[in-house]
Amino acid sequence: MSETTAAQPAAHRSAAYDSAFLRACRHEPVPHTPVWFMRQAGRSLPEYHKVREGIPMLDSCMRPELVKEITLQPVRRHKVDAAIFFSDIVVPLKAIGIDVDIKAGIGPVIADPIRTRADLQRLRPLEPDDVPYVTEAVGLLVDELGSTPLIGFAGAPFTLASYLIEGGPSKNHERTKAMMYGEPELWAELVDRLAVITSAFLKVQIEAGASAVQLFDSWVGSLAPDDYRRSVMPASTKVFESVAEYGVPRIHFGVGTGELLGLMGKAGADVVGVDWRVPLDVASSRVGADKALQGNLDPAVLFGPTKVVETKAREVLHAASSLSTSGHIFNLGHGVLPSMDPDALSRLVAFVHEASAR
Ligand SMILES: Cc1c2[nH]c(c1CCC(=O)O)Cc1[nH]c(c(CCC(=O)O)c1C)Cc1[nH]c(c(CCC(=O)O)c1C)Cc1[nH]c(c(C)c1CCC(=O)O)C2
Repeated sequence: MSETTAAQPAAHRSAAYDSAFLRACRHEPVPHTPVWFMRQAGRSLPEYHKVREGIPMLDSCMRPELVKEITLQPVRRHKVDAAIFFSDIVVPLKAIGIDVDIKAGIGPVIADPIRTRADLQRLRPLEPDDVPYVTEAVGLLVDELGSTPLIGFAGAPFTLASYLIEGGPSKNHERTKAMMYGEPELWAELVDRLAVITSAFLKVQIEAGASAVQLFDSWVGSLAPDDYRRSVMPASTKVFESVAEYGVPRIHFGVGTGELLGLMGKAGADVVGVDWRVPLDVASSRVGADKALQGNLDPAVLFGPTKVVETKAREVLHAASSLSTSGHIFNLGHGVLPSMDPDALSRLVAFVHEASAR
């Protein structure tokens, strides 16, 4: 290893630097496997429903005190090893003037989808001044969290492009693929502009004190590897490179990405998130021993009896323990579902800590 005493980015000196989560991201020994859950903040928690009452989703993301409270709720309740910033992947789009709303039970809906070259003009770069509430909320959180790391995040270019082109959630991403295959130059410019916006959104969070970032490419699993390599990877790589200088761990995740894991790692991730369809030892052989892995219990297992949850969680830990890499962060293979019993999640955290104690 090179010297570690030379000038280091601020994040390296944060109070969370020696947390189990950040140590695992760096492949360093940990006292126990760290655990957090994608979508841990939100609708599975009664205390979330209480504080969100009457406040539209995207409005709630612009209120720093509320964001702080919602982000902290799962940390207090479940004793997870990391907090994830409460926001949404469409927040930076809204901040540059895109008319987007989040409809309950549906997801992001775009009033005027982006489909032509003229539409691209609406995707201007994001400035820190467009999201002062993000800087403020991250600052409040980092003060309050102390040695617990805060994960910042953003949507990756492909997943954002899909919402923008389709106008909302999509099963088959027809219009998205029509542009990708039919108008490759327009597509390339679109995902490049999204890479610029996403990079700026991540930088705002890191500069305000986030000690890791996750790039969600939730729907990129709909692509074959060659199409990913040609049409998506350059934009995602640009995002990862833009934040490399900070030295904070960069996590990359998408659903159904078993065949893309190697490429997603190569795009520039330090940690690759794995859904439940690929065992972690197999995933590791695809991404290589230099990357840490995050995952990957099937979220639906949480609806089963505690004994089964524990057996399945132990299988995840076992697959991870046989890796040539030491870095494992326990998570679900996708987000917490609104109907999940929060007590089952708290029990799972305690179980993972106990079963992995070294
Ligand atoms: C694809 C995606 C979106 N948003 C996000 C992704 C990537 C993660 C993934 O793959 O699940 C990211 C996201 N959205 C939210 C978070 C908060 C932090 C956390 O993980 O706890 C995060 C990390 C809050 C939210 N984002 C949203 C909610 C629910 C809104 C509400 O409470 O009314 C929350 C808590 C809304 C949202 N926003 C989006 C969807 C599909 C939905 C759900 C719509 C629904 O079923 O009602 C887009």
